[in-house]
Amino acid sequence: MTSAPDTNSEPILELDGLTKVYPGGLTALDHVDLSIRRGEIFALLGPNGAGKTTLIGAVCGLVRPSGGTMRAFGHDLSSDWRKARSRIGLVPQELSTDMFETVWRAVSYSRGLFGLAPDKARIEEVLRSLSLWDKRDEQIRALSGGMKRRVLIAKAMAHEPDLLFLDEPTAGVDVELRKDMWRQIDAMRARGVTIILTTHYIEEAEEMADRVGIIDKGRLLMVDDKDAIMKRLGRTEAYFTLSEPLAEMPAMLADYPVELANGGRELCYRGGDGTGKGKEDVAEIAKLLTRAGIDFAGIDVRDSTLEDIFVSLLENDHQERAA
Ligand SMILES: Nc1ncnc2c1ncn2[C@@H]1O[C@H](COP(=O)(O)OP(=O)(O)OP(=O)(O)O)[C@@H](O)[C@H]1O
Repeated sequence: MTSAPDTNSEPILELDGLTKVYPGGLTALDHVDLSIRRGEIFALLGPNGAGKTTLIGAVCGLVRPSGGTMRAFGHDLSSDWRKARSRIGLVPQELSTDMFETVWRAVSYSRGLFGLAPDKARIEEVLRSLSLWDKRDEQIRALSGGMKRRVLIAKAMAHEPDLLFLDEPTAGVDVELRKDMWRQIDAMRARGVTIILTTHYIEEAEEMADRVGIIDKGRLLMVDDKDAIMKRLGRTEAYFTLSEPLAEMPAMLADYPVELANGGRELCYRGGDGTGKGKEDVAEIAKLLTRAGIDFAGIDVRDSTLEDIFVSLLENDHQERAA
């Protein structure tokens, strides 16, 4: 991936206590504080209905917040929205208009919407970068789903935003196209665009993001550098397949987070903290077993993924709320 974001510069977007209660009483955003750094790719992860689209809508002027403040590029978005708006792009989840337009006209029009002068060379560059150049004269309705998504990205890129929201950019696209989209997103970041993307795909956050925010039921549960999350919450699991079943846990392993399973045929380790300690423990346990003459046919080791972390964070949050 490309160079790291500039963590010293002032935030490009700052949300402070952002709250949205929809008519009817549903709290979709609950005092969200978030600061986005210039040049980063920030992934907002959350299950259905977590509030991701509402957050994007609030920043893009589509949803009226019930409370809190939002600042982008140093402008207050409630009072000074127009000044910041032209620098913010949005790729929504679905294409709602333009179906009878040609690709070229739809993308050019999008540039005009933001008050920018026509620039054929820029439109050509955007279309070429998204492999849409050959389709420029086709009506959007005639394109495949994946190509329609590219048109959405082209429309957002046509007005050269500094901050780009991608609302589930790869939902429902095949693996090949998803990887291609990731390359496009990375290329945008390389041009200096700050990107906030929402996704259900943990793999996407793991692959793309510098930082990850986990949101559920309108509350931002955690925001951190992706690597720091993995380190802080990462776990190692190891399964030793024993050649002979053990009736009880050997005393020498008393200090390790281990248990016997499968009628004593398997010794399971669950521990570590993502800093490599888990792997060290596993190597030490292997040595201790060998020294004690306890044979094992194999060890299956796996480190937790962002997905495991995400699932356990949501479980904890639901338990806390139920308590
Ligand atoms: N216009 C609306 N009126 C009332 N409730 C709404 C409205 N829009 C969204 N909601 C509710 O607000 C909550 C958050 O919705 P939102 O679309 O922001 O979630 P999301 O995280 O984007 O979900 P998804 O991943 O399914 O797109 C949901 O419970 C949703 O039903």
